[in-house]
Amino acid sequence: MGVDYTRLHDPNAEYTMRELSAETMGVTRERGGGRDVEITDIQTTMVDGNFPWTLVRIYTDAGIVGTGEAYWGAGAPELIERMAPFLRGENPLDIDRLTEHLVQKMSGEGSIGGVTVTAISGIEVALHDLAGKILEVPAYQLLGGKYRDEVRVYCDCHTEDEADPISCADEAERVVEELGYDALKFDLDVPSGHEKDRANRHLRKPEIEHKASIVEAITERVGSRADVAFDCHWTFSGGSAKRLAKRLEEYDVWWLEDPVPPENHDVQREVTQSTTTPITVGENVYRKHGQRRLLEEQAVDIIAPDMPKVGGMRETRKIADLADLYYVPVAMHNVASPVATMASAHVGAAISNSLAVEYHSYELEWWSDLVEEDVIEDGYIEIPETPGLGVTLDLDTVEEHMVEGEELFDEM
Ligand SMILES: O=C(O)[C@H](O)[C@@H](O)[C@H](O)[C@H](O)CO
Repeated sequence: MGVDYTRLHDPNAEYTMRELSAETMGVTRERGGGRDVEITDIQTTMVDGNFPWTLVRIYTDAGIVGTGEAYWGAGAPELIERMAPFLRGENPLDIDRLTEHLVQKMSGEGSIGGVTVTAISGIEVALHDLAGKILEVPAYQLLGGKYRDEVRVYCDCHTEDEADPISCADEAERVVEELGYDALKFDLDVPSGHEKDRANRHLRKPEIEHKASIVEAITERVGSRADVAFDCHWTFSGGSAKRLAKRLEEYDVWWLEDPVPPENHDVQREVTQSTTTPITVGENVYRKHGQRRLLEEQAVDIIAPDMPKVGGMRETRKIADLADLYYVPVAMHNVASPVATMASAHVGAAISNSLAVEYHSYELEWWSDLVEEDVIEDGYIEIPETPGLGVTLDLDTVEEHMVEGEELFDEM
């Protein structure tokens, strides 16, 4: 028998003055029309995909179940279990209040960032699925309606030899020709063989030239058929990032992502403003508060929130609205299963400034088997018109690929 996380003591959560439960707020009026629904239970199952995805299910007394997903990694299942008592008995239609309720309740445990926000995000996505099913509308409708029927997807690509420009260009061509994508991303923080020290963030001239040769090989090969972005995973110093971005200005780079570490927005702003190469940042900052300075100080050209990590679907919508004040497009970072990928696509449909949603699992042949519906086709996600997210978990596939020691959700 493991720890019962619902019983962890937290004086902050118990005595907090700002209390947003239905009971304290006096949200008790009958709504009618099948909308008087109560949450009865929340469960998670972790699936061993190319990342360990946390799938979330919220059960109700109406027999309707909502499915969501939190960004991958350890800790989210425990935190979701921890938060379940704050949700039981609540009406799942109050998505905004319930999310704010959890943020407030978990503030002592750290709800401004990290896995607490990720866990809340997974619940928030499941609430959208649930609310859509209760109201019999697709989730995008809850976010304000549609700008587009289909959302563009970009494919994160890998090769056997990521440091070899020809191998990268061959793979880019294969993904465009055989898999039908017209938008790609490759890693640029690959060792070139010219490094003297892998820790100090400094790029030597031959390293920059090696990166330029990868960018040149790929963009020359597929540039007329696809947009290509390049990811640096928070690796370089401000000075090195500036030199790299300047060197890449002559190529048709869709964007250069995370060239510097995510914490210091002053450095980020300087890098972005020093170059015409578009700079994208965002997957490592949490909630709208985390993204605010990046936008207000024009430290990004494109913002890349990860929906099931940053706070969920409404939070991503709010970030997109903030971005739009600065005319900044949104390219949603995404390494999720089909559940959160589809949820991100609903957000992409509902915001004006959607550029694309990432797909990070093209090497995992059972990714699409996890749900009954088709999700990505020819590099696009068509937004379903069925209630909620419009994806149905294939529980046999979930069971087959569960992380060892995990239990499958209850059917109903
Ligand atoms: O932009 C991306 O696709 C990401 O940076 C991934 O490459 C990371 O590996 C992942 O997000 C780590 O969790």
